[in-house]
Amino acid sequence: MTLPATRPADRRAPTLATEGITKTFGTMRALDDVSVQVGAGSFHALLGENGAGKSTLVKCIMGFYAADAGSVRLDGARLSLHGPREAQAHGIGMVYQHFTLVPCLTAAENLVIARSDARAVLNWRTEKRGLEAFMGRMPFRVPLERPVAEMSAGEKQKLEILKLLYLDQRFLILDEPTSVMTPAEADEVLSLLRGMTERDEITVLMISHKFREVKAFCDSFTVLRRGQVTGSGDARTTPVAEMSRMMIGEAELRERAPRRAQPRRPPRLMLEAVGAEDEAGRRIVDGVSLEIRPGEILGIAGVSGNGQTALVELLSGQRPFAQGRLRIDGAPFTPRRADYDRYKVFGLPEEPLRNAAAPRMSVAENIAFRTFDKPSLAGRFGFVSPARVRTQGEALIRRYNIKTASPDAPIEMLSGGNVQRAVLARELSGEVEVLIVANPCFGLDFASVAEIRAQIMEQRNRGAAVLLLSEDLDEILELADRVAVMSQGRLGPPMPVDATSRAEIGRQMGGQRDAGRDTGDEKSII
Ligand SMILES: Nc1ncnc2c1ncn2[C@@H]1O[C@H](COP(=O)(O)OP(=O)(O)OP(=O)(O)O)[C@@H](O)[C@H]1O
Repeated sequence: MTLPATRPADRRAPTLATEGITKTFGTMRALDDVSVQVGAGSFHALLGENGAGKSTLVKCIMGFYAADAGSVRLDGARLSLHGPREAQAHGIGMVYQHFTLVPCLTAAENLVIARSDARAVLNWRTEKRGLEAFMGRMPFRVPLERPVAEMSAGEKQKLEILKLLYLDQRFLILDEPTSVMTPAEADEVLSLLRGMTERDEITVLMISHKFREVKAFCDSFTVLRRGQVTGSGDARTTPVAEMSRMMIGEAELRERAPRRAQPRRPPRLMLEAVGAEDEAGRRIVDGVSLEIRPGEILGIAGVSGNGQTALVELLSGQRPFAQGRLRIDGAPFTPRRADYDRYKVFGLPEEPLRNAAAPRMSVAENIAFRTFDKPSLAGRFGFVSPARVRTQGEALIRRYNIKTASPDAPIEMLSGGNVQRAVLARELSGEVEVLIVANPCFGLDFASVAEIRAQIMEQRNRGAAVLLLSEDLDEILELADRVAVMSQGRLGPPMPVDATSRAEIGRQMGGQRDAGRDTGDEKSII
């Protein structure tokens, strides 16, 4: 695709450098003398395992945090920013892991209100003309008239990036931008951004855990490990093995757990025509039936926003049933704590900090949630024993390699990947008969991904019935015994993974999508 130049000649891609940045939180040194150089027009990857300090570094650049020492230079000039508004004024913008859009407003309205010069009374016709002209110059589009609430996650993420370009930001920081996109969307957006860097229109600093994307789109990289720079170089010529060594040192990677043959037994978890409705009464889960045997992983593939979240909410008791019922080993199962305990049902929902943790409580307390009233953690007179909670916490923190300053630190202080490990430690530490997991490796570094996938496979090999919902097709193909595709709230027929192919699953995902809301006007402007 040939693109018109999008900027006047005086607005060129800047260089950005951090010099000796140090940042501590209490006793935790999150960044230690970190110097990173991002050249003008470069597409630079910031790599590092969970908790390495990547988010802290970009928050120091954006002015969210004041560094204890060190400085940030933009085109050689020292910056002292006190927050994202000031960063924006210097042309530095960031796309976060969470969305910052207003759901009830359209894409166009979101773009206009993001401008600091947006006035209370807008001439909407003039604004629209301006937006159309802007979109005409943009390499990728979103439907501007559609409310954000009705957009797929991938479209929202595209809109977040467009917002930065609309605000004329020239240094873009992207924090794992593709984690909510389909592989095709990710390639589209990254290659178009890459085109803009090659034309010297923008400079990009991207946090990523995906080597494939780094190798395909980035030209340079820096690796952080435990708050220090352990390497940097040319992303196109440095082998992946060399980058991963910089990330995790000489530590051994967890081997992929083998899939052990299981005797064929009667189904353990059964969903019988279950359904759910959204607040407006629309069917978002529509007659889903499935059976999972002990020692089997059933994968549910699909593009996000097709009812997977609501299905998990049904199974975890967070959403009422509009129809259908659940059974475990033939007996009725109601998703509430007593039945979870009785049938040994455990789960790892999406966004565990929001959905499966008490953010202000300590890591040890969060790990103890499932067992706090059990004899093992009860002290005198049946009260919870803080000492036992702490001891159990410490043991699981070691076993699951959770990086935290202390078992007493609030869990919200942990990096995303470590919150995930803590919740998984809690959910997998008991005897598990049924395991329900949704996007378990979202945002995790490759060492943690290997670890967590191995844990899930081990539970299957021990005889648990596992329901795995994932937007990552590679994950499903690696772990699942059978796979079914969810689209518009309905579930397709489960197929043995060995008897299907990525193309076939993709066809079902895409084919069913064609009938839905994610097509057609995706390229329309207003
Ligand atoms: N506000 C905070 N208070 C205390 N500790 C913090 C805070 N923010 C981060 N940390 C700690 O600093 C370290 C670096 O965290 P950071 O979030 O920068 O890592 P990351 O490389 O972005 O990880 P991930 O890939 O999991 O997002 C972690 O050990 C984390 O627990």
